[in-house]
Amino acid sequence: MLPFLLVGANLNFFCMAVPILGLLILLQFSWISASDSAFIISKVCGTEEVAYLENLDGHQILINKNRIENSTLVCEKLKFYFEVGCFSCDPKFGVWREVGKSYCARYSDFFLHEEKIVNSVDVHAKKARKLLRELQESASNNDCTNKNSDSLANMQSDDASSETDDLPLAVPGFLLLSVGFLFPCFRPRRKENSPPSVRPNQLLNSVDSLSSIDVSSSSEKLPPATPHRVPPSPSRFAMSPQLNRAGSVQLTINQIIKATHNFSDSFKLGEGGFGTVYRAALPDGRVVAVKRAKKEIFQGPRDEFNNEVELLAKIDHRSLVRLLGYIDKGNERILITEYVPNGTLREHLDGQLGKILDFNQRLEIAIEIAHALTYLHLYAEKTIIHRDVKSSNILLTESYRAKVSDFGFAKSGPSDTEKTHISTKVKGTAGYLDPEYLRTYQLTPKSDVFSFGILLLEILSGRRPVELKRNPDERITVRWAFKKFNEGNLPEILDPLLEERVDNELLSRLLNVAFQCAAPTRDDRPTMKEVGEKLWEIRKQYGKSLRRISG
Ligand SMILES: Nc1ncnc2c1ncn2[C@@H]1O[C@H](COP(=O)(O)OP(=O)(O)OP(=O)(O)O)[C@@H](O)[C@H]1O
Repeated sequence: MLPFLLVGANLNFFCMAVPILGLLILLQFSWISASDSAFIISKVCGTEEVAYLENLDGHQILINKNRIENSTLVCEKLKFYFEVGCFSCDPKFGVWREVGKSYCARYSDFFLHEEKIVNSVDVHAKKARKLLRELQESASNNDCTNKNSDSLANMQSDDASSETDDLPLAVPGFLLLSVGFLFPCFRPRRKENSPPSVRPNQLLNSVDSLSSIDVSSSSEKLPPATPHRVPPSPSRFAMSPQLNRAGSVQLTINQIIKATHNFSDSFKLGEGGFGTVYRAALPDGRVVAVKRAKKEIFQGPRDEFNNEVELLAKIDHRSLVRLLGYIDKGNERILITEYVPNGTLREHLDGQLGKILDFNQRLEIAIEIAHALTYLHLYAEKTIIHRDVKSSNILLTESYRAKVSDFGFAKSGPSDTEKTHISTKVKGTAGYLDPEYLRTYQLTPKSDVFSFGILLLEILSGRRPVELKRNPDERITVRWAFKKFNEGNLPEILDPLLEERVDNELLSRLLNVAFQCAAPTRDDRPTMKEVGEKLWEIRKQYGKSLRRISG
């Protein structure tokens, strides 16, 4: 009876017969229905279906068919949906705005001036919306066709100014999730010789290989399952035995200034969400990396800095960038870490640094990352979830060993052994973000597993998680690869820059691992330890095949 039934049992039929229709329903289709007793209006925003229901008993807002008692939460969500443009091309935009105004009196000003506010959301969020529209448009023509073409034009002109697809975004989480749900219909066709890996309806993905994001906004949904850990004070770090470990450095700010020639551009290694990274030569001849927080970070909460210091201080693994010291004084927050001289994995995949990584190197790098993450999940003092596993956070040594860096978003796992997850704000990078975490705010080590799956596909194909300049059906790498996989076109998935031929069975095993990791539900993903073991087995097989060829 209720149109909620639209998204339901018959999804498979949609998948087989009219997939685009399925997409429309999941993404943007909005409907309105009225009966004698009830007025209902509903809209799907990301994975959340928000419905306004008015009947003789009064009115209520339902999210995913559940009545939410907490009106503050409901209103914040509604406001959030507006802010990120979910309703912006809905024919019932005005009705939704009225709902917002009358239901959420405290935000009546917001809904009154919604257009204005939406337009003043920072440029990053605008780009995020455009990205979403672009991707939506690539999947289907929806009720926003005209608007979308405008957006697309804008998007393309934005793109022109930036040759890479790496837009610096602060993207609201549900946008990314929306894209994850662009493709609800993945169903692997069983192939001979390919071990069953992904169950029907399992493979989703999220979007672009963008910069790290912090999706905090008003959408913080659940109270933390564990009490918030108070970031330790810097003085506690200073006493941390780990920071006094072999190789650590104790530098004053003046020494840092001297070593970086007053943070000279010629010593700059790169720039990220946290700040700028410099190369610095110490008086004892050692070269280190100096990560200097930018002003916004410095003036903002100390979380990211404290987080990174606290977690880095605890870890010691050859495939994880080592913290050597830090400064938190006056106007400066600086991390001093091991210097990793050979650029990022993404730069290598792009061929920016000359030599193209061969297959063996890629396999080794994947294994090293898997081991580093296993260490974080299982063997560090406490479970640590990295939350920002991506190719630009993998640094390479001169001998092409991988080192996982950037612990700004890392988080300790649940301290209570009974708990499987922690409930927390969504942070990470679009394209690598675990859709289940985005939906539920529940973070587990399996979120890193998801990101690793996307990264493994990137390593094999050379493609970023999302490549907007490609044809619509190729833009989402995991979707494109999965289709090719099902069609049996495995070699087409492989990076064309790779010169060697790779055995189909080997490639199939690797792709299986990647798809398993990228399963939409965490229970269907292997642990990082299992992933490491599988990759190790594959490497053994690869070694044997090489020996056969050379022998
Ligand atoms: N320890 C290091 N050794 C050598 N180069 C480094 C080191 N750490 C960072 N870099 C360089 O600095 C760049 C910026 O690093 P940073 O970790 O701050 O940001 P990011 O991961 O690229 O972006 P985001 O913070 O948005 O995730 C890296 O891409 C890399 O080129």
